[in-house]
Amino acid sequence: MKGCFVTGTDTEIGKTRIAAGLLHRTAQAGWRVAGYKPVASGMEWIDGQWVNDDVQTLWAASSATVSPQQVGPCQLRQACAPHLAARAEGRSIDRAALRQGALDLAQQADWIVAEGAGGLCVPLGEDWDSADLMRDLGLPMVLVVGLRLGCINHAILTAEAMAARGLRLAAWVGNTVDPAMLHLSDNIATLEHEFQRRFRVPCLGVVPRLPEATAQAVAPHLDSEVLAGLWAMSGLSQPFTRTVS
Ligand SMILES: Nc1ncnc2c1ncn2[C@@H]1O[C@H](COP(=O)(O)OP(=O)(O)OP(=O)(O)O)[C@@H](O)[C@H]1O
Ligand SMILES: C[C@H](N)[C@H](N)CCCCCC(=O)O
Ligand SMILES: [Mg+2]
Repeated sequence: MKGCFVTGTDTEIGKTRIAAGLLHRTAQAGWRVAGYKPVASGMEWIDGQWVNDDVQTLWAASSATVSPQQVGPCQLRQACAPHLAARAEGRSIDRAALRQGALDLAQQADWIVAEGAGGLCVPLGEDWDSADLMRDLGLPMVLVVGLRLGCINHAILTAEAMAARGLRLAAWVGNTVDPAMLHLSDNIATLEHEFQRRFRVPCLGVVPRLPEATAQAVAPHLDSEVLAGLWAMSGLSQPFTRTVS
């Protein structure tokens, strides 16, 4: 299985937007890509069906021929911690099925971008959590840091927990959650310094607050060299020269 797994310093900090940007850039390079949201909580009734926004966004940014159900095999109604959303429906989350879902998707795509629910240690069952799922998939990790006060500590704690859980952190991305954050650029410089000093991990980009955070708008903010390193680390060789619009 080739791809990466996107996690974040918290929920609602831009993981889906960054994952979609990554899919878009990789599809532009000519690869067949697919998003994967193994566990999604929070659905809305739109045009006669229940949908999850993350699954729809990742599916729309996929260039491989895959279905929304393949992108989101476990979609839960309530917008809350996934194990509680599952409990509310009298279900449990099937760990083996999530791994199999990724393997099946990887048969149809050159590269997959998986996205967790919330942050690194969100429980998915009585005795396992999101970090276990990330281990099951074995993909290099991308950490999205939601740029707002408190994020330096959250970022370092998450990266330390990844190392403790045997996860390989490949890159981090700063996403501007609070554009009015005091000393925004100094905070970014501090994150760059700390990720380099403590973990030797590069910055894959800093995304500003955008009028519309579409995959197309996010994609140019990703650093080409670091992205090429991520592709190489995850098993993709040279990108195709053929471009897909
Ligand atoms: N750079 C940005 N500029 C403008 N809006 C953004 C940006 N990044 C994220 N947003 C908006 O912030 C909200 C949360 O982003 P997103 O859904 O990607 O978060 P998430 O981390 O994936 O959340 P979840 O934990 O629910 O999966 C969305 O409405 C999204 O459009
Ligand atoms: C509903 C929300 N947007 C996410 N899909 C799930 C976030 C779970 C967070 C759980 C927690 O850390 O307390
Ligand atoms: Mg999301």
